Amino acid sequence: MVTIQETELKERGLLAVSRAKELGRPILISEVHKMDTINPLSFFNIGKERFLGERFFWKDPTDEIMLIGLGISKQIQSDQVTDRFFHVEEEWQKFLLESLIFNPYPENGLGPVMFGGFSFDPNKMKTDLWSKYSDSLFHIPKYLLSIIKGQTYLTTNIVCTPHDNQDLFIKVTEERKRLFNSLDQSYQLRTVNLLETKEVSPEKWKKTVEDVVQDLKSGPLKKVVLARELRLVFDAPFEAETALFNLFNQQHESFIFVFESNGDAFLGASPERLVKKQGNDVFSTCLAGSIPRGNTEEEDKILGEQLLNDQKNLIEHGFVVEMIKEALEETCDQVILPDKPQLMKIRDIQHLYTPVIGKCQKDASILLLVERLHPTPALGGLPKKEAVEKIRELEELDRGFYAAPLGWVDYRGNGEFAVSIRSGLIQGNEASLFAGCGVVADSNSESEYLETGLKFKPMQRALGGK
Ligand SMILES: C=C(O[C@H]1C=CC=C(C(=O)O)[C@@H]1O)C(=O)O
Ligand SMILES: [Mg+2]
Repeated sequence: MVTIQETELKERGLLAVSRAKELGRPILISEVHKMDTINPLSFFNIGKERFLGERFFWKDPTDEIMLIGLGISKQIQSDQVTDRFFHVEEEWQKFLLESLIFNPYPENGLGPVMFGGFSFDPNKMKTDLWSKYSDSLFHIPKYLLSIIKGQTYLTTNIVCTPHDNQDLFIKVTEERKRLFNSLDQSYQLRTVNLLETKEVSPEKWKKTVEDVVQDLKSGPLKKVVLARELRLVFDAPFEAETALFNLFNQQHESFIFVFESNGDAFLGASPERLVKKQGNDVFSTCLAGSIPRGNTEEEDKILGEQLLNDQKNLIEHGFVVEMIKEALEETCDQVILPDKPQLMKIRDIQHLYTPVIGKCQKDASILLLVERLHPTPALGGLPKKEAVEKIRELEELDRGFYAAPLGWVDYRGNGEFAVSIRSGLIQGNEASLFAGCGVVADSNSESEYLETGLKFKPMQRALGGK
């Protein structure tokens, strides 16, 4: 049973309205309640009727934090190219200014939280594929379910204007009641059939890899990550709930995310953290270098050993370590990392993995860290600027939000961003899936092609393919 003291919101609401009147502008009121356990997928699903296209879902690999947002109380969006991270930070701080926050709990991910992300490269010409996503796009939800270390909380965010009165809060409490009443209804996932899987220009893609290898051999470029696309066609609209249910059950050891915008849904299961910030503690991940999983335990171990000792993959990985270490040293007093990579094994693939931790300076916001880090050479290349230019020039794909920072920030400045790989964009009856690989001077186009094939698998499986 879920009980929320409703007179409370009405009383607090009137306080907020009088503050809005005083200031002559809208202000946010946010309140947090502790709840009994709620299934995160059910909460996402009940938003379907009222909040379709305005939902998000986030889960980290360890299940420490799950965030499910319904509705939009405020949107921060822009196609601005210069200072886009700073611009979002500024709007976020402006939105929080003078807000009334009723949150007695110390946990991260409660109260006002913005969720969203950035496109990979705002200088790349946008195609229709990503028309529903601005280059910077964040949502502060109306209702946020936060499951933090197994405890469940609900945040209600309301933006009230000087013209509002008690009616607004009566409406919200009724809407909230209706939402929770529908939680008990069982939810049927719709079955949809995959009609066709189209590979977008695989031969041309391999040729581009070969051309880039030639470039890399003559320098100064050291690494360029090249991505390709699969286009799936279904016999009916593929619902985000079904894809989420599958990802949640099939790829539980990854970050699971869904970010809806205007009817489209960007979602995926990424193994790669870009950055997490908790107070002054900063965590990042170097993930690059790949090999398949074995069919038996023995074969899997042999493949893992092979990866740990493979020169091409160690070089590919080393560039990422070098850059992340440097980027964090600009904002952190201490940066600690092991001197050798270890293995990260996920369902379809194993990677070279180096965790990095640091203590950042007081004034470093998580978005500043994102700016310094994005794109790491696991997604862009090295040197950063030249590699991104190469991708802009040669890649036929509109990456949109693929391979870019996606995550959340709370009002206390804590948050986490993953790199949105192993992902796809669902648009009604169709979906685009994306996968890329680190091309270095030693790369072979056929093996890079096969490696991207492995990286499509989690999304293909979640969407009912192989
Ligand atoms: C760019 C992707 O993966 C990156 C992350 C891990 C391993 C990678 C690799 O070995 O090439 C990639 O750098 C992707 O999955 O689309
Ligand atoms: Mg690779």
